[in-house]
Amino acid sequence: MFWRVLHRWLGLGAGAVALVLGVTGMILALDPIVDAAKSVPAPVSLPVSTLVERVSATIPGAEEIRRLPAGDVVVYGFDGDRARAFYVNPSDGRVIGEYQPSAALRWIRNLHRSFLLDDVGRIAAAGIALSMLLMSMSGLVLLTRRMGGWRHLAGRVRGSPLQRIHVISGRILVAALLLSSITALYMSAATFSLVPVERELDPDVMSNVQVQAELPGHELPLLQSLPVAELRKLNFPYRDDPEDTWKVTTDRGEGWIDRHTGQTLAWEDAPATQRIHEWAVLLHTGEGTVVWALVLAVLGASIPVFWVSGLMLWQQARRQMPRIEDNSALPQADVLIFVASENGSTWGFAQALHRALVRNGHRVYTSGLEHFQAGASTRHILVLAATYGDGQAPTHAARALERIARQPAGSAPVAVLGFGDRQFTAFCAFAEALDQALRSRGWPQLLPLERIHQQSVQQFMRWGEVLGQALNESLTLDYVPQVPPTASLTLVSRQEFAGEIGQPATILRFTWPAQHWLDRLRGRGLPHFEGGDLVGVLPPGSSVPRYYSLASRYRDGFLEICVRRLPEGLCSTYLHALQPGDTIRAFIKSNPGFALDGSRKPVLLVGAGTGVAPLAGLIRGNRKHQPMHLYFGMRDPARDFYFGREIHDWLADHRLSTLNTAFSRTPDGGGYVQDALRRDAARVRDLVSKGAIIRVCGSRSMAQGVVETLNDILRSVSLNVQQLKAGGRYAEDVF
Ligand SMILES: Cc1cc2nc3c(=O)[nH]c(=O)nc-3n(C[C@H](O)[C@H](O)[C@H](O)COP(=O)(O)O)c2cc1C
Repeated sequence: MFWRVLHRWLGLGAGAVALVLGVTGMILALDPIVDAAKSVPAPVSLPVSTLVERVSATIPGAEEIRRLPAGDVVVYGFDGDRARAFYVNPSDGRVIGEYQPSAALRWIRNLHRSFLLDDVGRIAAAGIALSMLLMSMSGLVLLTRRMGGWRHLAGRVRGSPLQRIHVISGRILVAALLLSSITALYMSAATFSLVPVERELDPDVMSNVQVQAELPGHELPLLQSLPVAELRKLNFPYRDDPEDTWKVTTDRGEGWIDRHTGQTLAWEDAPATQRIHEWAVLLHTGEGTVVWALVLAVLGASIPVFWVSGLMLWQQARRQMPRIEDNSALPQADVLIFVASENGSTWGFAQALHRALVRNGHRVYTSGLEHFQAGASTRHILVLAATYGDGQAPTHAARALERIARQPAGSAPVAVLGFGDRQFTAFCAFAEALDQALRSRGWPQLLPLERIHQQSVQQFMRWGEVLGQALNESLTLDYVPQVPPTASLTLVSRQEFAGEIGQPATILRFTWPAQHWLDRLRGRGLPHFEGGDLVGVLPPGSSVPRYYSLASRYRDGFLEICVRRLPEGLCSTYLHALQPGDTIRAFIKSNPGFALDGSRKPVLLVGAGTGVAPLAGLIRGNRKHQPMHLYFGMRDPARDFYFGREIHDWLADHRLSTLNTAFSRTPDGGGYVQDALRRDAARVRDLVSKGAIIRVCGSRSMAQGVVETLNDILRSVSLNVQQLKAGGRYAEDVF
């Protein structure tokens, strides 16, 4: 507990510092943009000599001319004995106004560089830059794990708008931290002379005092050949020192000019170390390049966005996490339940289990898996664990396996219940790893590992019965899925199909009311969805949602599903009775394993019956004309050619490359979709060998048939569906 609290406060402290650096950095990055907008730059080819002539006429006491990164010309000089600086219009040498860097900006710059603490602050800032570098590197590793590997790091982000904002700003943040921390470290090292920047000594030169007359600035050959665009600084010679020289600093180096003869006495090219330092400053501050300054402003803005969205997500997750009532203290509890969950649904199952056990008279302690341990009174331990990434643990339980490995085994038997999704190759892999770790450590097993697919309530109930038998009691789990906030959808049109005998089908198209972006951000409206995601529909009088695959994307402006009316189907009967103008309550459930990764690889889509709906969603969204080949099995084109009209339109506009159909109930119809694949074996093999991605949707038996057919087809090229799944190239949506 102590370490957790310490970590949280340290994290918040570091976050607050990063927030200060991000916000001040963003303001500082905007400064060059504002400067560039206001600046009166010199004409590109104006020679420095002409500028000197104009300035000498308007400001007789001029001592130094500087060209600021934004292109403005500033002249420093004495007015009587008062040092002053003026903006000068290079076209005529006239004074535009006094040059006074903003005090507020200076304060912000000091806050950003040294927390207003001079050298101590600068050392602290260097330390923070170092820790930011480490944070960005570890952040990159965490982000990679969360996204399921390097391959997916830049992939499309899914989830609610807030989740997407958080992940996208996190990506930008990692890039921002890497860049600004490396450049800041270099600049700190230069400040403390740990790396050389400038030449140590100026050359020992002086003007020739033998020559009496003094050349005016505009007659000096070096200045005549130098355009103002290359000038950084020009120092006039001291009036009272005849040996003093002109000194000119340009992008390329520094030169010293005799004030009497006009001869260039010495020229020193800028050392490489100075150029590196200038690059570091440019990359860090954006000074002088408007585009880069804009990029830096966006990078800086990512810090507050990441922070605030993270905070809002944390609040949302806390609100969604069910309260565990009657939670006994660990030492007194006879049953312990440990939970590993990323998005909270596993906690809902744990809550139902907890309630049922308490009803049966047990004293139950439920907690996160990171607290795994047994107490003095423990008789049974139940572990409910979801899997994420590519077979990884949910974030809070990332170290659970290590914890189990460190503890001696107890005598209480343990049962592990995995939650996952068969679309992932590593189906319930974390639960498997837990079960394995517990057994190899020597914990007795209460029940063999059970894996629950897509939060199936039926599977959970069945597991509850088996658990009851193991505990020798009757256990009834009354689990009601926690339904996310629903949105109202209005039916706008329907397309009827005869479908199977007695099971007509309809394609329903809904719209949603205009949504305020703030509501969407708070997760109140209908979230963003892609073809292949699911919509959960709540029929009146039922708290259990039914899921339908989506045949459209949020960006299409409508939500479309294909519904077959099942004989006793509560929800399908309800949906079939809807008329245009009627509304339903619904929510979106993302289906990340089914989405395409945005590559240009060819796609094989295999579907049967209403299973074509999510495939239609993928084709509809194929604006980039990725090669897509559809194998569509149906009974009879006169009855169930769902999306037939649209499919032909998509072929015409090349969203769909080819269509292969199989009709199982018409004479010479070509049989099932597997038969269509077999007839096309050579092409299928060729496409898969070229890296094609495969998506299959339909009944379980059809999906099984497709697996067997593809395995036969691919045998000669030593490939199989299992390998394709492992490579993330094969996914099913099965009902
Ligand atoms: C981004 C993401 C990655 C997932 N990765 C896997 C996986 O590798 N293996 C698996 O079996 N399930 C995977 N799932 C499915 C979840 O484990 C499953 O939906 C689980 O019920 C979620 O539980 P929770 O809401 O408690 O976090 C993934 C889900 C998401 C959203």
